[in-house]
Amino acid sequence: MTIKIIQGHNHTLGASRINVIIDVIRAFTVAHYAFIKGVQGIILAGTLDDAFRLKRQFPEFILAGEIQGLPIAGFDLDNSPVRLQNADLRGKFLIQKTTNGVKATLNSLNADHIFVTGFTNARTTAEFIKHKLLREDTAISIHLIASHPSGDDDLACAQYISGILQNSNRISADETIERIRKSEAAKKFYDPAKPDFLQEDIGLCTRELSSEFVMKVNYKDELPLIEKVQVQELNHE
Ligand SMILES: O=C(O)[C@H](CS(=O)(=O)O)OP(=O)(O)O
Ligand SMILES: [Mg+2]
Repeated sequence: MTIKIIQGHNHTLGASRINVIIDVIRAFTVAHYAFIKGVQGIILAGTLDDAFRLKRQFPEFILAGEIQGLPIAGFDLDNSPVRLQNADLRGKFLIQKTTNGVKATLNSLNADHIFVTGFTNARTTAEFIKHKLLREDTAISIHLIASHPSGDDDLACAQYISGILQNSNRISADETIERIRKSEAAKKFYDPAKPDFLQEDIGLCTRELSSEFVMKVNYKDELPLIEKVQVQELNHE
């Protein structure tokens, strides 16, 4: 097994068997809570124009995301996992447009298996890869893509996942949480001069949840779509 950690969202990667794109603050934490709240799928939009074009094509889909962390005029949801809790998302599809996580994913589609995760689902995702995919192929290549170009939140989570994959416990969950809280990306959430950023978001981003699914990127009508896949189902792929 070869594990390579890449930081940023503008990369060009060679082919690999597995890509895991990590966005703790906040895109894939939002995605995880959205699936828990009953979302059916999340289509990824690389630009604002793409997002609005998709909305015209699928008017019933929900626009979610941010620019510079802030809500986007004309969008239904921003990028806050706390504010997401008030939305009724059962059976719905989201169109997600964010700065780091979504962009990094759209630049990481050259793999047989593509997963996205925040910290909330990191252990489930890593355990799934270890027990279901590594078992079949020991010479496997894995890219762990920490989507924030410089923040330590996604990098810490990538190292946490890497440790689980290699049974090394290189970094504990508590250390990972500590690094997420102290990361550059988290700073504005603790700044009283920036009330748009809720400190409680970081609370939700640093909670390990025991969900029985991973978030896997597939395609819907040639559009990259994150789907919730029960851990047992992937066993049969
Ligand atoms: O909204 C977020 O948390 C970030 C934007 S920024 O880095 O805080 O400006 O987007 P994401 O794609 O979720 O990292
Ligand atoms: Mg981020």
